[in-house]
Amino acid sequence: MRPNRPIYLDNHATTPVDPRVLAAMRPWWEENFANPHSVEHAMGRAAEEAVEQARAEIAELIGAEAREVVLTSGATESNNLAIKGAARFAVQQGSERRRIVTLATEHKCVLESIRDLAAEGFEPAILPVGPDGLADLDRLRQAVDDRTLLVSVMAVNNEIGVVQDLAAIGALAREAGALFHTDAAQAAGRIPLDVEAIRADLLSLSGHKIYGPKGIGALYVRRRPRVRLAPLFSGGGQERGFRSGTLPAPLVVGLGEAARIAAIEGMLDAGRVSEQRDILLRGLEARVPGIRVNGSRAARVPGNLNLTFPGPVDAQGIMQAAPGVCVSTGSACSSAAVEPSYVLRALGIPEAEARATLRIGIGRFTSPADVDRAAAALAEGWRAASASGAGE
Ligand SMILES: Cc1ncc(COP(=O)(O)O)c(C=O)c1O
Ligand code: FES
Repeated sequence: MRPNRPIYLDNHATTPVDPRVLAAMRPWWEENFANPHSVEHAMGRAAEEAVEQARAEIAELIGAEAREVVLTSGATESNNLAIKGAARFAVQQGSERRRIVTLATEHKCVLESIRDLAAEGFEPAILPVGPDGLADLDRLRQAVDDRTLLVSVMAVNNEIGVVQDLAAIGALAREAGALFHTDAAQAAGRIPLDVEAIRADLLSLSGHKIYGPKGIGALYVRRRPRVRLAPLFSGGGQERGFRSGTLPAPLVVGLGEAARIAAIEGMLDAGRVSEQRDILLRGLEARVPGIRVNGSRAARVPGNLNLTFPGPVDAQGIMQAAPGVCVSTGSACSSAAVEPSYVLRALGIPEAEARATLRIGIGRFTSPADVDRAAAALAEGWRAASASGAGE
């Protein structure tokens, strides 16, 4: 092993592509590059078959039928299509329901989709979470009524890793006659997911969070009872009219292979990953007295740690002092922002503490040596950053 290889502990931002996924994709770049919609010739039909095989693997991972899977460019698009598509279709059908209920800790693409819909006459209800990051089910039950069109609650949070009680939320949405969407980008392959058990009508997935390729994702759209959506794009009407555009066959094949592996090995990974997470945490607790884990410890995805270091200290300073460890202060898309994480603020964490917080994501390819070295390096980084003064 090369001694200076960086230790990658940012598996919530993205995961490496599994070598088996890369191998599965390769022939669809190099040998058969045909358009999977070109069913008039043999190469096109072979590509179409590979796409349909992949669709079946994706469906299998979440307990769905293949024809309920719509392929997209990723979870951002899936979330936009689910939320805007469901809202706009309902209005076209003359529905009076206008309220869309979600949580303050959702991913930006969910929150911004819902905020965008406010301009179209919809009523966002963005509910707070408890100090543990979990939804308050009584509060949710009160907010979801016969005027509610859609409830969108993520399965696993991308910063604090907490797992929401999807079965309870799905049940209360259905009771009120509202649709239930869940952003499962961080959940797939990490916790068991079954669209029947959680009564999801819509569920979003992303390839690059499950050791698959970047730029591909999927949206589960329930058929019984049938859920209908207004498409986001105009075009050739691919994906049963839900999503126009040529399917990128190699990426779809990669997502299928990633889903196949996740269905078989996800729970195996989970055991190993949570053991390594515990070792990392113990190693840090021994070296950094007063370090704190944010978010529920019990309802938490394996591999996630969200840690506030005792201050005054700046998380940026810790990362600079520990350049061999790849971690982050929060979501990749907001890490350039000056503002501290809105997810941590929603948990009631004061700004100074939010600024002293790191997100860690352990993954399938993290080794026991990685976590030992990371604990030592981050503790050393914290000491160095504390000594040089916080926030400078
Ligand atoms: C919870 C969650 N939702 C949505 C996304 C966006 O996914 P994608 O990068 O596939 O658009 C991410 C990843 O950043 C995420 O963590
Ligand atoms: S939260 Fe993952 S990139 Fe934005």
